Amino acid sequence: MKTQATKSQNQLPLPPGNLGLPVIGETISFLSDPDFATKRQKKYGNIFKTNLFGSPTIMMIGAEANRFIFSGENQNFTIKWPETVAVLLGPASLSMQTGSIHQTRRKLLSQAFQPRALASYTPAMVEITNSYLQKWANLGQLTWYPELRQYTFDVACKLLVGTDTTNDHHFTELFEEWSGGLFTLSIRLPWTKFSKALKCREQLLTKIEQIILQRQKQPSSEQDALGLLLNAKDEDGNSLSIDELKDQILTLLFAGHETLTSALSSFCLLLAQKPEILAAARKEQQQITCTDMLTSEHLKQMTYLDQILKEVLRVIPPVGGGFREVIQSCEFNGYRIPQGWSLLYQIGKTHQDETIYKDAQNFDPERFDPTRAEDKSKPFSYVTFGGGMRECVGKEFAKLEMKIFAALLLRGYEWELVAGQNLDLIMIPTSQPRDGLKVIFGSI
Ligand code: HEM
Repeated sequence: MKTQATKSQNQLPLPPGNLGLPVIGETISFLSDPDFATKRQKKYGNIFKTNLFGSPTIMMIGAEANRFIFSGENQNFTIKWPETVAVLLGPASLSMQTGSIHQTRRKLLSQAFQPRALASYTPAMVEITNSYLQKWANLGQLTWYPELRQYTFDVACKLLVGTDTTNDHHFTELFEEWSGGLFTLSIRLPWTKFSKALKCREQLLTKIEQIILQRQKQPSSEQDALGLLLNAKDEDGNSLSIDELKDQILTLLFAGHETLTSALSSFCLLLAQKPEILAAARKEQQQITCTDMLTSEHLKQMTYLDQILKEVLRVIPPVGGGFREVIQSCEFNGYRIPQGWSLLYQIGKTHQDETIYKDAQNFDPERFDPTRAEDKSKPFSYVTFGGGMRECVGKEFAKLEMKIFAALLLRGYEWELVAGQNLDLIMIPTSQPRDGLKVIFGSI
């Protein structure tokens, strides 16, 4: 039966598209052209072939393609990031692990993002957020993106590994240069972004090792991500190796701040451009009395804010898509998906599907009102956090931090975009405004 299926699959055509130049394929256009997928979707439809980072790759767009990929995990597909990403994250990162090790580590780390853990993070998130908002109000005018990066990094360090990095700008700068090498060509010459990022990885691992040793010397009762990893035992009953601990923490600190910086800056940008939505968001805040500290109970009442945040992540998803490798040939919509090729599912383009989202280009939080709930019309049409067994493990942490930030910002501050800046988005590794989002900022 299986041979027959394979035979008939072999007769199917490959998806349309262009493999580009030898070796580098279409990688340069992919990295430099924000409309790479749009142009090819127009020409070829929702599935097309290309060649990225040295691998023939099939790009797939839409809810059905997402369902096909997420449900075939470990059977037809496995995780495979471009080589530069894989090397910089490290082999023992959750994002790189597969099979049963991936499952056990994921289960372990998920504990750091359970509702009880999240509730315990709220007071510290509120405190750090308030202190940054106050700092920005004192500055009056600022380039927000780098400030947001320092803020999200402080939150991640404090809550995931129990370390205070308030004045450690070097740590964030290392991460910034490291992430600049993530989606590049794997060329190890001293001046390439990849080589520079590799050097940063070494320095980051040294810093992370110090954090781990410090915690081992002074154990704390904290059940944060580091605490969970330190107490965990592997399949043979041994503690996790120091190399694994370092890779896991590097991934969490990276994923825990880079994506959030992008999400928060998109929120600030889109609300500054939509005064009527900003006004409605403030109105909701005014209706929620909060004399003391913001708590989970207050946050639950902010349902319009939930819709806004969801819409921000639909319109400008921080992560563009996810890579897989085909481990068993299969078929999709009449096309052959050959073993050994890469697959790339597309988040941003899925969110522009006009059959799901009315006026998809338009920023419209009402589309997530329970009476419309456009994303519910088809599973996997909203995939900001991916899906299936590799869905973002930090999703609830991200949503909580976004909500606390947005609520406190709306309640006490106003901001205005500085004229004349370039607001075009750089899309890789995460979406961000080209000039870093310059704003005039103050208390209300
Ligand atoms: C708005 C913020 C965030 C967005 C948009 C986002 C998006 C994503 C996406 C799309 C994936 C799946 C990639 C794939 O299919 O291969 C993913 C995976 C992951 N995310 Fe997030 N993420 C966010 C925040 C976070 C946070 C705060 C953390 C940790 C504190 C985190 C940790 C991870 C990890 C470890 C994985 C890999 C999971 C696995 O392979 O099992 N993310 N994220």
